[in-house]
Amino acid sequence: MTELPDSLRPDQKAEVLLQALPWLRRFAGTRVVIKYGGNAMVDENLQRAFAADVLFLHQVGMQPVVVHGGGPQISAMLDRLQIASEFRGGLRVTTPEAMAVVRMVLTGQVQRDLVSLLNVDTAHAVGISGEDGGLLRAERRTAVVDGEPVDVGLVGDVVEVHPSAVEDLLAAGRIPVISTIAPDVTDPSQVLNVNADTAAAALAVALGARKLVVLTDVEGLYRSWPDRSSIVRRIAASELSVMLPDLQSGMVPKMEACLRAVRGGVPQAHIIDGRQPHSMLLEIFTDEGVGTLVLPDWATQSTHPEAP
Ligand SMILES: Nc1ncnc2c1ncn2[C@@H]1O[C@H](COP(=O)(O)OP(=O)(O)O)[C@@H](O)[C@H]1O
Ligand SMILES: CC(=O)N[C@@H](CCC(=O)OP(=O)(O)O)C(=O)O
Repeated sequence: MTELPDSLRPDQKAEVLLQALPWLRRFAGTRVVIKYGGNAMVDENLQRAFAADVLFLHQVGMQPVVVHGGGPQISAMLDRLQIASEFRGGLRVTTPEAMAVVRMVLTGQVQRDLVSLLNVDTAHAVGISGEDGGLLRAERRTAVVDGEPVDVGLVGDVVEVHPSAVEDLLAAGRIPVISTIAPDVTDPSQVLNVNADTAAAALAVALGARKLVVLTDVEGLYRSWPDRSSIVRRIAASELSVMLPDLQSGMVPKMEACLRAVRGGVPQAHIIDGRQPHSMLLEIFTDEGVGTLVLPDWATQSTHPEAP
């Protein structure tokens, strides 16, 4: 456990706790879907801080659901096996040979590591894949590059979520940890590679989540990437949909996911910096929040009774 720095006076330490109280009350009993990106997993101390945050949410009565990525880990394994891979429009071009590696790395490696990390001091975390209990069904999709559709092979978009397996785990007080492989809706013997941001959004909608929180390796969405002064703190869905065609690489599926979540009824979607230890706690339990907050259009009218 990290101690609060001595530079904080006792009243400041108390202030930290007091500021959290209304948020603890507001979010008790609610679901939060947390997308943990492969780029945010690279450092062991950060991984431990992430696990501590998830367990904190669980301990204070929230229902965290972790959806993990693993793009860099898949790329490393493909390199070791000397299988070429490339991304188009933020999506991996997935051959049948690459698909076997994606499935092995996501469900067999990244998910196992995450579940064992969460279960070092407790026994709450249970790993499942989109293949388990009929959780996800996907259909083949293309990427969009310069406005044109591009074939990316065995890549899917989620078209069905049957959340009963996750609901059962939540009802038993578990923390589901989900890898995003999904059977093809037209031929369930064929599995598809689903971008983890995309799957997290579909799950957040189906589970009635109060928030979708996406941890990545930048501070948030930049209006004119890579100009660091152009960070977007808060954006309405309609404004984001106008920006989408101009976004690049990994931000495309990420912001599409935030849009899909808020348009599907999730009240808030956040992009936060997974390189900053405990960014999730800061986002959820402090008045300022961190990163980029995406809101449905109605919630940006501060007069709306349910506006955050
Ligand atoms: N407008 C933008 N704002 C922020 N990041 C951007 C933007 N456009 C492209 N990026 C890139 O998107 C990356 C995040 O996507 P990705 O690498 O897929 O992350 P993750 O593994 O967390 O899913 C950033 O590291 C950055 O290089
Ligand atoms: C279709 C597609 O691109 N799938 C991703 C799945 C993993 C993922 O999304 O990982 P991150 O969240 O770490 O980027 C991939 O193969 O890399």
